[in-house]
Amino acid sequence: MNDAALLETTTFADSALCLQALLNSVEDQVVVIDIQGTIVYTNLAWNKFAEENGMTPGYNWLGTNYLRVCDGAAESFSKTAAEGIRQVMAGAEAQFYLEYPCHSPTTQRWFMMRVTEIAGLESRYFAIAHVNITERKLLELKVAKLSMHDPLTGLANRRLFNSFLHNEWRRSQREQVPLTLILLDLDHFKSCNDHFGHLVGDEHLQQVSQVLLSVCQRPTDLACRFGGDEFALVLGNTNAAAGLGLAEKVRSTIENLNIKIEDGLRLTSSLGIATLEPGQQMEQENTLCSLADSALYQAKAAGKNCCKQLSC
Ligand SMILES: Nc1nc2c(ncn2[C@@H]2O[C@H](COP(=O)(O)OP(=O)(O)OP(=O)(O)O)[C@@H](O)[C@H]2O)c(=O)[nH]1
Repeated sequence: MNDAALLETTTFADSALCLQALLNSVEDQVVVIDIQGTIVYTNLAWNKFAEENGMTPGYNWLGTNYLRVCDGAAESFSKTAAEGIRQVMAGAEAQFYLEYPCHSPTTQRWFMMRVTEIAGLESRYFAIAHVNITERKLLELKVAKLSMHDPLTGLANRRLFNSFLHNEWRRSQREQVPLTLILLDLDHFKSCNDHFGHLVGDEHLQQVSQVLLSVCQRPTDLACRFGGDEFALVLGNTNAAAGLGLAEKVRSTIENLNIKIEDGLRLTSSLGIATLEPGQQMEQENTLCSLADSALYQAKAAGKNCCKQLSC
């Protein structure tokens, strides 16, 4: 670095005005607090954000206790934020990061809060920066959704099925409510593909998916496609009688779609149903899968286009 550049750098860094302008030019909302949690500085982005979210224009934040605001806030992440700041103050952590939602009535927003002590000062001060991470978060949500769903039908895939079934199985044990699993396999689907081609086959898979979705009315229900012409329905808080009723409804609705697959044959389905009733013990949810699978096997062996049920 030559002398002129060095001089300019030194002048800039030494000028409080320049540093103030710098902090006001960053998009992150920056606030500085002392060891008691009292706000001693806020940058322009902080003040603007506060105004945009209902604070009186020109509100003076200096003197407000940041920790007390976090302690008193209703959201659980505010309490986590306060704990994190105290950890940094106590020297237990050099830095603290927290990602949190901050949705407005019209938009989804997420922020990351970063807390660190400002080094090299005589008294102890802490910088808290809030960075808008909405774009990354939305992308993460999109990727997570893609990784959990079947691209052709939009139904849950095997991965989501596994975790959903596990959670519902645990809930059924904890709350002593029934849990029903239905496995569905289309009949003669290969011949449908062979006669009309894969694209037409794909459309029929989508139609079947809509039928499955139509019986999933509650948050404890999930419709899944395992792959090929195999589907599953997880029905939380559903006993054996209701499970059989829904399976029969799915079977008849698919039959009534009246999808021709070759001369004289229309698309039908075989379904296997298994229910875990309150009071029944089951070591793991896989047992329910094996039972439903055996029931499905029985439905195929009985001539297809029917529902078979097995109990634990
Ligand atoms: N169109 C389409 N076909 C698929 C897809 N995935 C798998 N398949 C086809 O689905 C068919 C499933 O055939 P099988 O498992 O023999 O079942 P099936 O002909 O219904 O026989 P049964 O169950 O015994 O009645 C195969 O021809 C696969 O190629 C897909 O994403 N789209």
